[in-house]
Order: sequence, then structure tokens, then C-alpha cells
Amino acid sequence: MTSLEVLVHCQDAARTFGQGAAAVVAVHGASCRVHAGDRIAITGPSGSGKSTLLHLMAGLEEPTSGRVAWPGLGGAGRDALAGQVGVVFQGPSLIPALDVTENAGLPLVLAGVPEAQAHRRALEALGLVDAADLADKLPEELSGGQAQRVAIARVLALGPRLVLADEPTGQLDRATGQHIVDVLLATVSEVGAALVLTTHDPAIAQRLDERWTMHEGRLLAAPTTDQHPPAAGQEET
Ligand SMILES: Nc1ncnc2c1ncn2[C@@H]1O[C@H](COP(=O)(O)OP(=O)(O)OP(=O)(O)O)[C@@H](O)[C@H]1O
Repeated sequence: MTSLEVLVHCQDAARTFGQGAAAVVAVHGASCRVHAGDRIAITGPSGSGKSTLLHLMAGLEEPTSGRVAWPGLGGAGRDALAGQVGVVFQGPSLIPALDVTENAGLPLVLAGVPEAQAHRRALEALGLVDAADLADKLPEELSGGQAQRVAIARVLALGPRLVLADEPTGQLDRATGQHIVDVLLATVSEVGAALVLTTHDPAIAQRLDERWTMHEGRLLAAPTTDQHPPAAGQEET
């Protein structure tokens, strides 16, 4: 369910990599808002700027011009985001030497949560993604889909208000990918977080309530007002 609380607000946010003749404008001034409870898919061809926009929303990249703010997450600065924004990456992202529970609890430990508490919250999050039986395994013992469920648990353990998933199904077969989207949709609802997910796969994009499109660094079809976005299938043209 969406609300009018704005978690992320991009105002003409642009990101250029490199300088001079070698400069690449990954994102031209993008303006958009993500509200509490939103479930948004960002689609677009390879190199169209989806990951870069997601990284701007996560505070992992700074805009080279324009502004990104997180009014519903404590303000304008990236420092306020710790624990409130979780990112699920496309590829393998688990630490090989740590078991599944240690991986899922690592961000909490790094944030200063006592180890016993981090362990308990990691186990709870693994339960949410139906991976409690994997708790003692090492990443090398997991399938791609299992590893991605653990990566989702690692984000959920933080108790985030916003989950940003960058091609979370990109390295999985279609059926496993659909299952991972099921898990993401169910768990963000359960913990009350908003979800923004990038994907090449139209079948996956259809599963979310809203679809935004990127083309050559430009964000198309992203509502920029505080109004509720139109329901799926009724987008403005
Ligand atoms: N760190 C970087 N340094 C230089 N160029 C970059 C960097 N990150 C992205 N780019 C460039 O910015 C453009 C947009 O890349 P981005 O990864 O955001 O696109 P994408 O739509 O997510 O692509 P894909 O679907 O293949 O992941 C590309 O031309 C890419 O090469």
C-alpha cells in the first residue's frame, strides 16, 4: 500500500562518470519520488542508467548535479540512511568465509549491534525468506537462488524502510527469478518497506505496482508530484 510519505526525492539528479571527451552521462537530470509502501520496477536496456539511479537513491553515489534527499528517512544527508535503506545486488555478494547467519547479521554487527542480538535478528530474517535451514551453511554450498534469498535476509535484518534491488534476478533462471521476486514482494510487505527493483525482464516488472523506464540515461514515466501514482495499467501518456 502506498502512502504520501516521501522516502526518496530526486530533483534533477544527474550522474556523470569521467571527464572531458571520456565523460559518460549515466543519468541525466532525473526527478522522481518514492513513497512509503511503493513497489516500483525500473526497466530499460543495458547501460540506460538503472543501476546508477538506484545507487543515487541508495546514497551510494552522489549526484554530479541536482539533488537527492530522503525526507521520510530523517533528512537530506546520506548519513541518516544507515539501516533504513538496504540494497540487494545482482551478483554474489556474500562473504565466503562467513556462514549464512554470520553473513545475514554482518551489517548489524558493523552498525554496532551486539553479536547475540545480531545473530537473533539474522535468524529471524532468514526465517522470513524461508532460509532458516541454510543457517549454518557456507556461501559456496548455496545455489544462486538460495544465495540471493540470504542476501535479501541480510537486508531485511536491518529493518529497512526502503529496499533497493539491483537486478536481483539477473543471474538466475526465470523460475528461480520469479521465486525471488515472490520472496521480495512478500517480505517487504511483511516488514512494511518500499521496494524499488531494476530488471530487464518485463514479466518481472509486471509483478510490481508501478513501472518506470530508463532510456539512454533519461528517466521516463516517473511521477514527480506528491500525488499517488496512477494504478498499474492506467499510466498517463
Ligand atoms: N563507475 C562507473 N564508471 C564509468 N562509467 C560508468 C560507471 N558506472 C556506470 N557507468 C556507465 O554509465 C552508463 C549507465 O550504467 P548503468 O550501470 O547505470 O546502466 P544499467 O541500465 O544499470 O545497465 P545494466 O542493465 O547493464 O546493469 C553506462 O554507459 C556505464 O558504462
